[in-house]
Amino acid sequence: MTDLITAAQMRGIELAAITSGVVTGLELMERAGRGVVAAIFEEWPEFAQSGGRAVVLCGPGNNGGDGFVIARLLREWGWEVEVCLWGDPARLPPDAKANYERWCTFGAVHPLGEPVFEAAELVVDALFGTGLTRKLEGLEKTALALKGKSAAGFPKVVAVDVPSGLSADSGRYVGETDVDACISADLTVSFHRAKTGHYLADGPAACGRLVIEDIGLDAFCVPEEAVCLAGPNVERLQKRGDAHKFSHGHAFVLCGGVGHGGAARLAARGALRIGAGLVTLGCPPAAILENACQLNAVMLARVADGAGLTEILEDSRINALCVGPGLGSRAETRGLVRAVLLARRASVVDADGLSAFATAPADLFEVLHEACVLTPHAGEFARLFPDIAEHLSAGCTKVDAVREAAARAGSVVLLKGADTVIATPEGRACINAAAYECAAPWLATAGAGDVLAGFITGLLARGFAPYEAAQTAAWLHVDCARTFGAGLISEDLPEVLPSVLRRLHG
Ligand SMILES: NC(=O)C1=CN([C@@H]2O[C@H](COP(=O)(O)OP(=O)(O)OC[C@H]3O[C@@H](n4cnc5c(N)ncnc54)[C@H](O)[C@@H]3O)[C@@H](O)[C@H]2O)[C@@H](O)CC1
Ligand SMILES: [K+]
Repeated sequence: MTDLITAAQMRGIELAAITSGVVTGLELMERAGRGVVAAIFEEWPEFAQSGGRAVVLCGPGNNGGDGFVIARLLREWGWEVEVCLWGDPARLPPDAKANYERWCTFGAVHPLGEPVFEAAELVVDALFGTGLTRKLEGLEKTALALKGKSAAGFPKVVAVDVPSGLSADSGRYVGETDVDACISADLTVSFHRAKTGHYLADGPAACGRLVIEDIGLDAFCVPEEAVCLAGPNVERLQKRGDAHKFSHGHAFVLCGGVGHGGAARLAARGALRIGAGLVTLGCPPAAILENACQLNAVMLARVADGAGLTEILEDSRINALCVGPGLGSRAETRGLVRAVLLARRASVVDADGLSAFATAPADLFEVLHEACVLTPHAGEFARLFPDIAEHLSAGCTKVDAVREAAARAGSVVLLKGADTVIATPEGRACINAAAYECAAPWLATAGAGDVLAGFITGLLARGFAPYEAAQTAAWLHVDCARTFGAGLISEDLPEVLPSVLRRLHG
């Protein structure tokens, strides 16, 4: 599983390496610069053969130091290189200053903003990296100059560590920096491990492509509280040859009233396809006929109200519940959610099941327990956790926000998005990023969230722990969308799952 770290964790790892005496800061900077040049040539092999003209923009910290190394190495490869510096060379930190002075023996350093090559093939953004702490001002001119690409797509823009202006932690532009004034890269080259900001919020769009270069820090371990990229538990997804339907659990999905059953039917279909042994849809008596007309393998049960549900749940074989998709804002909704949660089974609370508590979130938290998964989208999240949503808008990372929400709820929380974040009350967290080579733009379609809720419920029925179920389901959900591709609608997601599972199981 790929670990992601924060800027502070990266500084800790770097410091541990330097104080151990195995490597100097100067050597790490050299490796970083070398890594960037190698990644550039890997991305555009023609650059290694022909040389060209490059502009390297260096900032006032060690990110700028990497820039001076890159300038020197490109020059060694026969490139004509112009270097610009933002700030006062006398105030550069020691390693950056050493590389600045080394570069000065080869060429000039222009103040940023001075005219440089009109037609460069390559621009290296080494202005700010993990040390950016406040809103960037004055970058506008530089960034705007970079926006004008030729018809052939030049100059290619390479960001060192992170595109300047973007927070390496939150993936958002620091201090409400004007997005249009920031640098968007074609390629971002970072070091040791990807940072959370490369995968959250605006990170993927700003980074272009992301390459992580090894700079020899593997002996200095990743901190325990590192976040990882979500991945499926492939082994647990397999079904044993001697199993029968009851060994894969019984999922129960609650359904809305007449004419509102689509969402719950999608969830039920998802739960069945992902391998729950049995799936039952519980609907109000008036909606039985509608649902009976549309379901075959999914069974049906009448659920008039919370009391009726409690009675059904006396059957202890029902081991996973899904409440919320299409449930509507009926007066009984809260009662149904309470009945589900008081049954103390593994449960997914989604959509209307969450919104029903918008005016009294504490009533929901009171009955939630550790076998639950909440699956809000951003709006539902803000209704349940208004103060945490405010922190999020103020620049807190989505990972920290979801961790805080999970701790408050005492349940796993999955906050949806192209950068879905899943966290446990104890602080484990992962990001399921539909970004870079895993981008899934067709997943933004009505009902996709209902299928996700169903996938999680099905895995809970199969005995997956809540965090593992959420992570595996979120990953499969994106992979189904990518496998289907253009034209995807929600109904396709469960239907494409078998081919995804077959591929996973090789
Ligand atoms: N951590 C590591 O292990 C390594 C770090 N390296 C490089 O070092 C970078 C981090 O270096 P630094 O910590 O010096 O940070 P940066 O180089 O990102 O920037 C820090 C400087 O920018 C100033 N600054 C911050 N926000 C500003 C703003 N809005 N406007 C104007 N000035 C602002 C700070 O006062 C400081 O002078 C990494 O991104 C990476 O490129 C590499 O050399 C290799 C190893
Ligand atoms: K940068």
